[in-house]
Amino acid sequence: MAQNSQIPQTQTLQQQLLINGGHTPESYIYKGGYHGGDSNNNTPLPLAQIPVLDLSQLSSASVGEAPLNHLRLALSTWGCFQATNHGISSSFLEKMRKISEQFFSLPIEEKMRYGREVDGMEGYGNDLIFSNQQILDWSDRLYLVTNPKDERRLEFWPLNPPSFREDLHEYTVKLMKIIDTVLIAMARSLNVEPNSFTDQVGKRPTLFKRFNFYPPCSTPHLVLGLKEHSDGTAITVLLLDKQVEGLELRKDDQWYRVPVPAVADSLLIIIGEQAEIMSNGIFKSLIHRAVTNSERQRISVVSFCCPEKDIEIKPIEGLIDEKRPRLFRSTKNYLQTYFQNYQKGERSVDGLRI
Ligand SMILES: O=C(O)CCC(=O)C(=O)O
Ligand SMILES: [Fe+2]
Repeated sequence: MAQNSQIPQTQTLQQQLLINGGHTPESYIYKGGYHGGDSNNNTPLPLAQIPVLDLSQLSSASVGEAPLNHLRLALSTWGCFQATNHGISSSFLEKMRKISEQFFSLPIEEKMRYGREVDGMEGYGNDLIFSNQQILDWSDRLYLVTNPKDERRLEFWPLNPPSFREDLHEYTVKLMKIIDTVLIAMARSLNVEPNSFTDQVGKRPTLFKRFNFYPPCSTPHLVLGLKEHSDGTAITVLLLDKQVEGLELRKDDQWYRVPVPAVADSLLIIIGEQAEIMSNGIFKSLIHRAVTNSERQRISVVSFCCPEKDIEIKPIEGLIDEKRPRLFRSTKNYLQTYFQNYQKGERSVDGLRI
């Protein structure tokens, strides 16, 4: 694997900042700034008016047409929605934010006990570096497989704070239920068999957890916390920082800021590239990025639901007809190439278009 000319493969941003006296290291800089293509660099972006949907309503067997229509509209225009009444208490969400912050506040030596391996994704640290040209993201992260339970690699699961493992387990169990509910509602909203998405996701989907930590940056306009991307998932569940903004999303070629705090302890549910394929392009995978600021650190807790890697992912039969021909080829093991494409600024889903 090639190394970026300035940064050793597993050096974290935090370590880089220590070495560099807090100055922005070269490898993170977008020449000309990341707003390169935007016309108005100085005006703040508009706030996103993301649709808000009540998940308890969507999960009811007798759900009416109106909520399903709202869901379909949200996912085919925005590619995301804010889920309220999802069954996770606000105190539990607060606990997840708290333990994330406690972990990232540990001394670097302690976090490095869970450091990722040179060629590995899982664990604490930076993202993999695939080439000398790669512009690095202004973030360190903790990346863990949390489902299926027998695929967990506990050596990467922090023992500090002491409740971390138990809380993460509990969060995973709760999320798996939410994801199931959303996938079934997605199918109903399209008038296809309720199990159309869950069948392709499989009985043992992988749930990856990514705890993102974005330290303040003295030159926020020159770096990105996370580069522009859509997720390689079926769907993603995002728990945002309660106080610090930083997520931006694109809709119809316009970028928007995602406001915080989120409405009524909602979780942001995002369509990933694999659900775009399954829906034959009706649902749009959300293009988004994270920006930083010069004053405050920011944390997000992201849950990525990915189909079993041996299941064939393809447009649902009932969504293909003469008016809407099949838009994507079938695929498997999506993540095999996803991360490399991400780092090159390419979208895997685009390579599967017919
Ligand atoms: O930090 C955020 O708000 C976005 C995180 C994200 O997009 C990701 O981890 O894929
Ligand atoms: Fe993302």
